[in-house]
Amino acid sequence: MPQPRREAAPAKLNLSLHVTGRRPDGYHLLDSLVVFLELGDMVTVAPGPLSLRLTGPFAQGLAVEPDNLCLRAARLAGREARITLEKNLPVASGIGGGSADAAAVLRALEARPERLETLGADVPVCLASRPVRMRGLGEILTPLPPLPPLAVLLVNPGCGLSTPQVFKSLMRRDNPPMPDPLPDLSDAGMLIGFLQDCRNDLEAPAIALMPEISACLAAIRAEGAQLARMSGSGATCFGLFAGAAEAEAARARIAAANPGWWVATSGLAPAKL
Ligand SMILES: C[C@@](CO)(OP(=O)(O)O)[C@H](O)COP(=O)(O)OP(=O)(O)OC[C@H]1O[C@@H](n2ccc(N)nc2=O)[C@H](O)[C@@H]1O
Ligand SMILES: Nc1ncnc2c1ncn2[C@@H]1O[C@H](COP(=O)(O)OP(=O)(O)O)[C@@H](O)[C@H]1O
Repeated sequence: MPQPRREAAPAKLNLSLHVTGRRPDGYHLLDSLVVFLELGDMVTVAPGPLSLRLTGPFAQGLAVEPDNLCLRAARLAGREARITLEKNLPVASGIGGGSADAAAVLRALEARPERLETLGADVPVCLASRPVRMRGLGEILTPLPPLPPLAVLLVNPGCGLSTPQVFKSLMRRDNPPMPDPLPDLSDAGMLIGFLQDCRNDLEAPAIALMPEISACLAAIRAEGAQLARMSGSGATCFGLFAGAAEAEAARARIAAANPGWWVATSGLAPAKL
């Protein structure tokens, strides 16, 4: 690695998240449509001894040592590097943050260590960073045929939510999976129609822990979103809109009415593989 290398860490979005079972070790079986956004963190990796510098609007929400996922990823790969993380995404927010950062470090280092999943169940999907159906604990990845362009609005109530706590609060753990095979999702109408029949099974337990999530979903629905749902274990919610202009108008109104919320718009990231 003679030159510093910049690598995007796109935000992950669970368009659906079905929890279909629970293993004896407490981990849950998932069935999720996962896409990645243009919006995300940015990782820069340069030659030198292992270190991490944090910049960006959410840097203050993160401790550098000893457990930042950027450092853990480099250590797992057995590599030294001077890493800079521009933290643009809220921390512990259901859109992949730390897992996306770890995956970006591994891509920048061109390293694919074994036991990737020890960094986090979401790291394999974030390494792929393309639309997939994700099953198992997160390690069974089936690439999806190209999806239509999406205009996404993200709304976060401004506080983090612990992933283990949300899973712990889940009442029912054996919910139905998505159909197999999936229907044709290549057209926006068909994709949204299909997603309306899907769920995020973590939404109810997350709302029970953090009622502000309901307010985020209500604000997105009030703006006329075609679909409003929570991503991952929350608390970030998303809306799908007919186009970027509609999503941007909704962003501006929601942000003006809710100064403590993080509100952003994005399209899908270009496919990497
Ligand atoms: C829920 C999801 C859906 O994409 O997203 P996020 O909310 O994190 O974005 C992921 O499965 C989260 O992945 P990740 O955040 O990497 O999880 P990990 O660090 O491995 O696990 C955190 C905790 O979540 C629970 N967990 C995670 C994954 C899984 N399949 N079953 C679980 O029960 C476990 O309690 C675990 O201790
Ligand atoms: N680079 C990182 N970015 C975000 N969170 C990190 C990072 N490294 C470690 N963490 C820790 O991981 C936890 C959850 O992070 P995150 O992956 O953002 O959650 P989620 O996947 O729900 O968005 C936080 O408590 C945070 O302190």
